[in-house]
Amino acid sequence: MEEEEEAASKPALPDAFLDFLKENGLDPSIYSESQSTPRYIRLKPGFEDRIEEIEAEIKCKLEEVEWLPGFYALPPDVQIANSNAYREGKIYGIDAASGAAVSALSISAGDHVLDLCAAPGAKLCMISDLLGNSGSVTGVDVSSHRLAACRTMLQKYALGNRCRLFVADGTTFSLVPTRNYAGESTWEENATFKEWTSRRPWKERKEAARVRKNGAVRSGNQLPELIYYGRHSGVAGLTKSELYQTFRDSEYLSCGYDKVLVDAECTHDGSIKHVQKFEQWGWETLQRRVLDAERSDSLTVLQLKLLTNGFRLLKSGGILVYSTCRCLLLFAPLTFRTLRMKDIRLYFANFRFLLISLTVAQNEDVVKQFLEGNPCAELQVIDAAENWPCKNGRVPDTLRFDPVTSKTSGLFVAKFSKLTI
Ligand SMILES: C[S@@+](CC[C@H](N)C(=O)[O-])C[C@H]1O[C@@H](n2cnc3c(N)ncnc32)[C@H](O)[C@@H]1O
Repeated sequence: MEEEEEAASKPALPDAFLDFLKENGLDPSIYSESQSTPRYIRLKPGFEDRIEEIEAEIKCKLEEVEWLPGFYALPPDVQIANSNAYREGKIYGIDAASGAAVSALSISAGDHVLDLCAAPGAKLCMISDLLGNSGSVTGVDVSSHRLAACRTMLQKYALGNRCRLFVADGTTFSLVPTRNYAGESTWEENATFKEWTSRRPWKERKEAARVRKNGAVRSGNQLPELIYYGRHSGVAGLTKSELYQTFRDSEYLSCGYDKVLVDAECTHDGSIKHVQKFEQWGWETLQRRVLDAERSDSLTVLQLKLLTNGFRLLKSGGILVYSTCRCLLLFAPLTFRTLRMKDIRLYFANFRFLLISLTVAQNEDVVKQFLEGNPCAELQVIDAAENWPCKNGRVPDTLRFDPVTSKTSGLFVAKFSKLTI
């Protein structure tokens, strides 16, 4: 009986990570609270009256997330993948903190939205869902296979009608939204883009194969590769030169995007879900991907570039949301509660100091540097956040969801508007 209780209270960490903690004198219980993080689903609008049916199918009560409309929490071990509701695209998995980042964009009907780090696409799905039958969404990601997964999601959830997806470097991407998106697409004789089909012309396939074979990294000079566009995305009917038309920086003020999401690439951290992945990836990967200062430095440079370019593409008066999945700040008080003095010293030496400084570098420091270089950027209070279970970041008006108190996977969010000066 005692053994059973002990087993139940023991966090289900991978053995290799438990060994790693032991070697470093760390108490595994600092991770146990994140075990209770629920999983979240978003219900597609229009299926609200199907809740009971879905609950019966997954044999579990859906707990409404009061602070985020359309979101429901489930115990972490409930599987939804085999349910009809999931297969038919009535529900999709998305963490509540991710939902909050999208919600901070305050999307309204008719908006043209750019998602600059879009793959694998949960936030893009939600953006598309919120737009309904007007506006457009442009998803960009540097990784073609991740963006292909995003295309699959859009098609599965029938959310791709107003979307276009480009494999491109978000630090240099320069295309504006296409505006002829209303009604059925008609195309001129000379139009390059007819209705989208997965069967790509021979020339394009050859070029893609050449790039793959050379293992070429997409460069800023390469044209963005359009891998999907929906019927009402504004692409069908255009010629290549119309689609790839570029503008002077000042012109984006009038023809840029209404909303931009920069959900930047970040180092993974010690959150439980990420830690479990290192079991498969190998612990040297933890060292390389989380603790390597050089990699972190180059990431902050990338984040700043993504943020700067996303802001350049924003029209005057538009809104940009910057988010990253960093969430470690709260591990410190937790640790102080559970660790002995000797362990605290080890924790400082091995984790806390380094990770917290990484956390701030990839969030508040990026925000500060960006504001210094962009006088027409202004941080905004996120009005919707009044009831969110988050805390203020170290820069006023920025927010942090820490995994323990918010019961989410954790996120940093900052919202900017573009002033006309
Ligand atoms: C945190 S993930 C985005 C998650 C996504 N927003 C979602 O909700 O599913 C960061 C993404 O940034 C992409 N990325 C990294 N460097 C990039 C770049 N230079 N330009 C565009 N995307 C980039 C990565 O391929 C990765 O898919």
